Amino acid sequence: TVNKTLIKCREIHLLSSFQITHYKQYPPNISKVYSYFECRHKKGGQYNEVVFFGLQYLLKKYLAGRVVTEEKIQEAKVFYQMHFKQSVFDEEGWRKVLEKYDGRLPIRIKAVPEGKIIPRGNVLFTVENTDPDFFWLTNYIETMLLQMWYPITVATISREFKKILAKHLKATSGSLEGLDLKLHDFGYRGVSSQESAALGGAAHLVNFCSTDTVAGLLMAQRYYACPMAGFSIPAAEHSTIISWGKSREKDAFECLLDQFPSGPVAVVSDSYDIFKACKHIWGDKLKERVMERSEDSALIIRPDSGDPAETLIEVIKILEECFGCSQNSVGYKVLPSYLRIIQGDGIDLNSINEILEKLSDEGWSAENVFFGCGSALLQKINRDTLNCAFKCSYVETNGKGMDVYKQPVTDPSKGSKRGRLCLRRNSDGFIETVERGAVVLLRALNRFRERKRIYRKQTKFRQEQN
Ligand SMILES: O=C1OCCC/C1=C\Nc1ccccc1
Repeated sequence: TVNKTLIKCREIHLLSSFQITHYKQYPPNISKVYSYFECRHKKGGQYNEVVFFGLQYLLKKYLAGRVVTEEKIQEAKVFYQMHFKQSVFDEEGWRKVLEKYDGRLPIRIKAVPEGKIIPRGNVLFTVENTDPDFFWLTNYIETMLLQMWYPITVATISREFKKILAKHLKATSGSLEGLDLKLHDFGYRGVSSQESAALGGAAHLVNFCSTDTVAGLLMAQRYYACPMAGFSIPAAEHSTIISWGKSREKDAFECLLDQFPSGPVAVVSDSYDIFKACKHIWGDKLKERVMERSEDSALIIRPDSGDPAETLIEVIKILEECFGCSQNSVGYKVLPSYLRIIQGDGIDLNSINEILEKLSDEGWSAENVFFGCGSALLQKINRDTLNCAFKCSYVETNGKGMDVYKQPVTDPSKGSKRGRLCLRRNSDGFIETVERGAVVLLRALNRFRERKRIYRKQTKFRQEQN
């Protein structure tokens, strides 16, 4: 089913215009361009580990299969004649892909497994042409492959949230139970496109299984063969509360309880006054209705305005007055199991830590709260957040290999790796990148050692025989 639903892309030229002209700029008799993708290391930067995610989607959607057709070549030829006002488009080059490979791209991409956590500054994938005629193809797909910055960055940010939540949940409850439901993706409406929602939404689901970004679930289903990668619950929005009118907020709340008697239900309660809503509606008029709900059918109250930490503390104190609380095994206070809070406003990596610090300072366990995160998770990021770069590190010209690199005197941190690259775990167990094709030497050395070992064994065996 995965293949049937894979929607092929129409264009072959998903690139920046100048790349069209690059085939004319490489040295004569070049036969291979070998490039790599990394999240460049930044001294004292944040996020010293990245989560690799998204490549399967981009490959299946844009690069796999017969992506070149005569029609697309004709279209591109006309398009670039108009765009450059001269004929620079490599019609012959593309026709050769069509004739020699039936439109499939002669490219080899080696990558780390998706979901893997890699320290910054390591090679994450390499790209090279497998046929000397198509040296220009490697960097032709650079632009599209560099867009890997987005799913990688979302998956990495989402994991940073998970580290913070794990720290506080462990410290204030003694367990990590329920961690993967603690951060809910609220970001669908705040991203720039359906595709970003799909990629970013799926990237969050690498770390959590709590989302409202349906596009991400579909991505996981269609490109990662995951039938249901995340969950949600019935929840109110302001329109379903205020449509009852200001004088009937209690009726609006009661409707949620009536309509969703079993399973958790989340009710945004700040339309007029979150504190009065908690004290006089949830804690008084509807108190019995709330208390009769079971642990797996909790009412989840959602504040949605004000300073997140201050509002949360004041709300949880009101709920303690009305419903009481208990102490957990590590001495932190927990609201009754039928009552929880979700904070979906103003959440980012800084505020979530601040909120959880303040809650634990006041003796409250992180078990009491869930978080929703929107643009800080899916949108408030860019390619520089993790310094994602795609650079050429090795070429073959006149049949000879050469390590290449950039080393700008004006910014050494923009220096690139050189030679063919290999990611490995060193003898101390740390992941590292072996540069300059040294891995080729390592392999030759290991092969030599292996042959020597076998030779010794055979000799010993023959001696024993005689
Ligand atoms: O309150 C909730 O409880 C948990 C389920 C989701 C939920 C709210 N969702 C949402 C989505 C997009 C923007 C804002 C909220």
